[in-house]
Amino acid sequence: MSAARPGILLVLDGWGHAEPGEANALTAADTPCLDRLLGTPLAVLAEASGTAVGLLPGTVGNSEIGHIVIGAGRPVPYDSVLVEERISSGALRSDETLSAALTGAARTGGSLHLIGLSSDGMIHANVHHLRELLHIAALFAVPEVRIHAITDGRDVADGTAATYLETVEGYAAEAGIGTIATVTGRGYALDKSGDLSLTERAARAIADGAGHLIGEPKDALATTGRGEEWVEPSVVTGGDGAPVGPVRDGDVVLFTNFRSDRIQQLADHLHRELAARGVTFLSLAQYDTAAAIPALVHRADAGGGLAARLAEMGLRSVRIAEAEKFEHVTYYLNGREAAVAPVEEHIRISDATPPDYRARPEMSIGQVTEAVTSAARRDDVPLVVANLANIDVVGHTGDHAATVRAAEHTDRAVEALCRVASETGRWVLLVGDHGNAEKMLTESGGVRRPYGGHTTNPVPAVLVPAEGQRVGRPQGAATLADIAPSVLSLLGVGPAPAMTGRALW
Ligand SMILES: O=C(O)[C@H](O)COP(=O)(O)O
Ligand SMILES: [Mn+2]
Ligand SMILES: [Mn+2]
Repeated sequence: MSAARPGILLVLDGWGHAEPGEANALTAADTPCLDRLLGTPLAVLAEASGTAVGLLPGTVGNSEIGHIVIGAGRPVPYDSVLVEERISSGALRSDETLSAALTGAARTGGSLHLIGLSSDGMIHANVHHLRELLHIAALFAVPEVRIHAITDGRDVADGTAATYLETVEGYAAEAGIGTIATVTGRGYALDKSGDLSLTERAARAIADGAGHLIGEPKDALATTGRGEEWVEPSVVTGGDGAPVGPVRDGDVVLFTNFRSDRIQQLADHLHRELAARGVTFLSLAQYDTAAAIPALVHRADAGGGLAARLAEMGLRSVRIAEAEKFEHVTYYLNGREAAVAPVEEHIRISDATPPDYRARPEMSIGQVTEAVTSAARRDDVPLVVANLANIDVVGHTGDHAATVRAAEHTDRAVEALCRVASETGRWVLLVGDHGNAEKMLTESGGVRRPYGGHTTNPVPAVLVPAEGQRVGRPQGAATLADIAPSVLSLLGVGPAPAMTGRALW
């Protein structure tokens, strides 16, 4: 075990590794500090996608599973995998909660409404899950299935929504049931900034059939001036001009996203309005909604990790992030545990100005740096954990030039924080949670498109030891599961029993 010192864990969100090239915004950026750190023998590449972290093979990493595994010190089967298992084993077909809801709909003549992201980005949803749900609805002889498609353009390349709508229509034709009733961009339906006016527009289209009226689902895509994330809430009408599928009393609503964070605002909104009208609510995976919505697939335990060990040892930690990533350095890093241990302090940096991250790639990194600096100067805080969000959040815009600037702001912040660490006798451990900005272009069918999504690339992990701190060089293959044991070891503490990762330095 290395000589114990206090430290700073910096998660550089979306900091993936790839060779330099036209698509790579990180290697195009002027980042002297990060370049120098990555050139030291204490740098390593860690797996952050696929089975190494608890995802299906070849699946891109994401912020939730990334921070869960960084905290847990072991791969944790992610919700997407658990859903997949329930589908491939056939178990979803005999799920009691689903059976009861669908039997009820068949008896009363109610409709089933499937609401979810229509893409296979594998971060929030997999459109292929709809295929099984439509087959199950057919098995139960549900009279009608109304599909409320949410267009993506963020986890997958912009310009692909038409293909996904066709996929959905293909599944419906195959199952002999299901009609697309509404088409809405994820900017509205999956807002998590708390802007209820966006959620309200999505809810009006889905619940009441009120919105931009269209004859065919694809007509909605004509409203994509700002990209497919922002397709106007659009309502498909039938031959009589009336909406084909508003929610009626006694219907069943099933949310098909497997990830909660972006669908829960809409789920709570619709539940508040419709539950009193006898509408039954279900979600494919477990959500963090205020409303108790029964889930068809439950979560894996992600506890017993870094936070539990710090609490057990009475070691104080301060967690710092901008609003976009606040839950990640708290709730997810703590194994999806909402209760805050007395040895933890949480600092959420928020900014009231409306976010246009292309124009403001620095985001609030100055405030994050100040907060980390103040925490690092305290003698009662052995561990400061912060998320630097810029590379990922700006990377999601798909804007290469802005992402280059985001990386440059991150580099300056890391440089400043390494100085603070050296003044305060701390080590700094930097790690990405998944790739993003190292791949800003994608190609399919011979067409190259800007790409703001995540990747399967490994992420850098590098230790800057405290002055005089003796550490070894990392050996062998590394994954995100090795970060918690490493942090504990650098603090002079052994790993938690549930951890399967190992200390890298
Ligand atoms: O919700 C989002 O912003 C993206 O779909 C995924 O990004 P995240 O996993 O970094 O939150
Ligand atoms: Mn992330
Ligand atoms: Mn992201």
